[in-house]
Amino acid sequence: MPRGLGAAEQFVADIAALTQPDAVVWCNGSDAEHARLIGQMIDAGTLVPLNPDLRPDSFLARSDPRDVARAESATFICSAREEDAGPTNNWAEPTQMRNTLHEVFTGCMRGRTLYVVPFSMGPVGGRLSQVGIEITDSPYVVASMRIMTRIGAPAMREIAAGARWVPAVHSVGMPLVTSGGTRVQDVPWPCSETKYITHFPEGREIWSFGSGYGGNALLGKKCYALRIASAIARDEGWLAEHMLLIRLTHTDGRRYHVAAAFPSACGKTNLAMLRSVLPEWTVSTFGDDIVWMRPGTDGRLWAINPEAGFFGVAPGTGESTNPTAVRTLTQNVIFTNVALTDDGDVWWEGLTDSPPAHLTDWQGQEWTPEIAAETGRTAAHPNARFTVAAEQCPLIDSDWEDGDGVPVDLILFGGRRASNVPLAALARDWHQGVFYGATIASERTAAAEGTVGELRRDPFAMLPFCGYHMADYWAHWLQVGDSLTRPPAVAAVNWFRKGPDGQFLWPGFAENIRVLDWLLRQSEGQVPGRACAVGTLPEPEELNLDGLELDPADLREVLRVDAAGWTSEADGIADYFTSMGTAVPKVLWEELARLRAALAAQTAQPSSR
Ligand SMILES: Nc1nc2c(ncn2[C@@H]2O[C@H](COP(=O)(O)OP(=O)(O)OP(=O)(O)O)[C@@H](O)[C@H]2O)c(=O)[nH]1
Ligand SMILES: O=C([O-])CC(=O)C(=O)O
Ligand SMILES: [Mn+2]
Repeated sequence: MPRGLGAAEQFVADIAALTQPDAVVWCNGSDAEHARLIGQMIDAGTLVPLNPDLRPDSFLARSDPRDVARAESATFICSAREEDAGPTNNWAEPTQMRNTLHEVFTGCMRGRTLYVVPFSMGPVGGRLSQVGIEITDSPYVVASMRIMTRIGAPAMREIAAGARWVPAVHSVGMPLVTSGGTRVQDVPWPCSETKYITHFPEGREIWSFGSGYGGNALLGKKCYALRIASAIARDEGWLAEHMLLIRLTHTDGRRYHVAAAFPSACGKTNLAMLRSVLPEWTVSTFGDDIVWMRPGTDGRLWAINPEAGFFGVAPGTGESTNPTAVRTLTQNVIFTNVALTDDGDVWWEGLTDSPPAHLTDWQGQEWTPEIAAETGRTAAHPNARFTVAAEQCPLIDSDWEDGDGVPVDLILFGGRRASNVPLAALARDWHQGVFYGATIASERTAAAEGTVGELRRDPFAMLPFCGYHMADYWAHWLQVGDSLTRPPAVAAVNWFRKGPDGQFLWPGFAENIRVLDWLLRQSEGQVPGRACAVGTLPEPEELNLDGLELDPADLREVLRVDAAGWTSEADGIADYFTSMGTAVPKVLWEELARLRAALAAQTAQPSSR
């Protein structure tokens, strides 16, 4: 990894020589610089300013309809050895990939400006923080990085002071001057059919080509804070995770920190902004997508949110589901691929109970409920996003920027499962907890390309984000656990189980506090729970359901562990572990054997629920 200012200057000079931009601008992150970029993007049609009376300092970007989500098939881990990327990543031979990148990046910024964006992941100078430099030819990326990370002068000072930094190169891949010298007209959302989202874990380097979409282009996020950081974390004994982080404060003064890994579009932002319906609990937000955790000298696991903003899913975010997010989005927001109202505000499915009579949809076309009924077109893209500073969140915790982090008490793993997986199960110990993480499966969502609804394994919600061999990553989790004398409790949760009528059995959202409340009481031994094959489950009467009307039959169903269903689940896990090769830790095979034995015992006692 490079260090220092000299190396940074050399890096910028090298990339400028390769990509041949018209100009090079070092970003300092100032308000004036930001205003200039916004003005340019409005002129270019990239941003539509929203009505300042309704949504001050906020903008709408409409992407190219082919550039709306993470491009997993174009995402590569270029480790020196193929086996280090593992069976779940696309691997590319590093020298070959470097040649390809050299080819596509040559002259790719002609006619454009190259921006240099120094950034810090985590509070600048914090104990768990790290810095990087993103080079990009997209002002949308600069403006978004300014929200999502800490960019500019303070990060540059860290680099000048000698901090190691991660080099990250991004281009939308659409030069404005051809190699023959012909000028090309720019478009509001430049991108390319050719896409490469590449990571060099040994050199801690990122190269991204052809997309302007968040997860592909804001390189501090998934590329650095997860794929590259997971490789750094493996080597240094810590964890880089796809998790939210919250604090629960009880009226009696007790405080707990909960981190949770759910796959993309499975409820992290919602849980991160939960407004408690139980009067004894207050929830405050630390982060909604990424957590870095390090064993402390006290034998506990200490966590920070390395990001500075939220890049959240808009559809489904409304007053009844996530009122905190709605209040976070009142100003200074970049919206991407939502619909525009006739008075210059934004709308998406789920923001209000019924849609406005007339809208401009995410592709700039006329939209009415009638047109929607006829064509099935949604007003917003299902993966439409908002980009907003975390400090605007009304529930943000006053300690969220504490560089030392907070000690984690409980880790949750969950996915989107219509059947089988119960509402909550507490693991007996760290080993079973790692087994929960390693065996998460979830129905596909719109956050990446692919068929929505299809079930896929997404271990630790890290399938698209682990920078090395997934089974080695499981072994790393086991090893980190061994180094903790006070490890967090671990639980599996599922908010998405459905009844035979296809309706969710559990009301979810703010009501999920009831599950957290039980898990914390159970982990402290205040309630017995019901030991079962998959962990300790709540007895229905142990859940605090004050003020909630829930059909007792639905509650029983959402807590039901079906031995036959779980036996085939176990078969699926065995096939999955086998497909992961010989690196799967023995401990996880032992956990599977324990699960099978417990299921056999459960089947032998037909009276059990
Ligand atoms: N039924 C149900 N749906 C939920 C719940 N929590 C979230 N959702 C829905 O799940 C979708 C995604 O929620 P988010 O909180 O944005 O998911 P995320 O994990 O932050 O997604 P990424 O930002 O892509 O990583 C939205 O449509 C939500 O309305 C819940 O408890 N129950
Ligand atoms: O990374 C992104 O582009 C958006 C996101 O949070 C995810 O897909 O998990
Ligand atoms: Mn989110």
